Amino acid sequence: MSQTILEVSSLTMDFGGVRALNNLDLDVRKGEIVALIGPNGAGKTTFFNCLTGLYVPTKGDIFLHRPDTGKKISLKGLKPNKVTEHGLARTFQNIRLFSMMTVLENVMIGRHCRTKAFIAGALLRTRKTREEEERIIETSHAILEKVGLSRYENDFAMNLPYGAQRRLEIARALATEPILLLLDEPAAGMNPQETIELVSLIQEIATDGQSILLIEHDMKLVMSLSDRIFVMDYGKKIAQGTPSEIRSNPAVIKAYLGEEIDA
Ligand SMILES: Nc1ncnc2c1ncn2[C@@H]1O[C@H](COP(=O)(O)OP(=O)(O)OP(=O)(O)O)[C@@H](O)[C@H]1O
Repeated sequence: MSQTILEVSSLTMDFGGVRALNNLDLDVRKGEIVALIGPNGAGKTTFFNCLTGLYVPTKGDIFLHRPDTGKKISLKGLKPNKVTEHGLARTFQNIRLFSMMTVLENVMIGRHCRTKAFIAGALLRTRKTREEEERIIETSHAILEKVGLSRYENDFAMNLPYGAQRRLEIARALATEPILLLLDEPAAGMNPQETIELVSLIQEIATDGQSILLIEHDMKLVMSLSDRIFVMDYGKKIAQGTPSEIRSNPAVIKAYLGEEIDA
């Protein structure tokens, strides 16, 4: 079995009297595509927000095991930029791009967290800074090519078709070289053709060994992409397993009233 890279235990998040996450355990292994599903309000986005430093969980632990250094890093309570530096990158349910910047610039921004260009160097335009900038541009071109957005490189992000904006968010997250890529409802608002293209993009990214944790309501997508699925309801984990195990799990069928898991 491959190595665990994300280990979450007993994660709990209270908002006043609302317990949005209740003792949640979850793990992701290297190279896996794992889906987190559950009815509206189950706590999925809250879970992502705890992982990425937007919320500080009330209780529990979040550890990232870095396969390159062998280090175990506690992410709990770290600021979002630190979490990204350690190797977690995400996209959002509602697209958050720099709309007045070009497609290429949006990816370059993601890239900057992996480079050493200091402000003084940037101001003085030293040779080292210029070389680094060229490397950033080169890598950003390659990432855009991978996600099929090369032809839009010089367009403003806001002028992209909807499906392409979602791909750009993925490109920007990939630019940070994540150990784990978090996708929050990547297919939301997409038409069937865009969804098909998204599935092949995610598969392609995973083929390169990228570990992915995704939240998604589109059960067809979840069942066809995932190695394992975690199911939440009212902040609690109610099931985990392979797509076929989840499809026939009585607690899951009950939570979904038997409808949406027919995919
Ligand atoms: N900042 C907040 N303050 C107070 N309550 C919150 C906050 N964020 C989430 N909640 C509550 O926590 C619960 C879980 O919400 P969350 O958005 O995480 O669910 P979800 O599974 O992502 O839902 P959806 O599928 O609709 O996006 C809900 O009851 C929600 O109202």
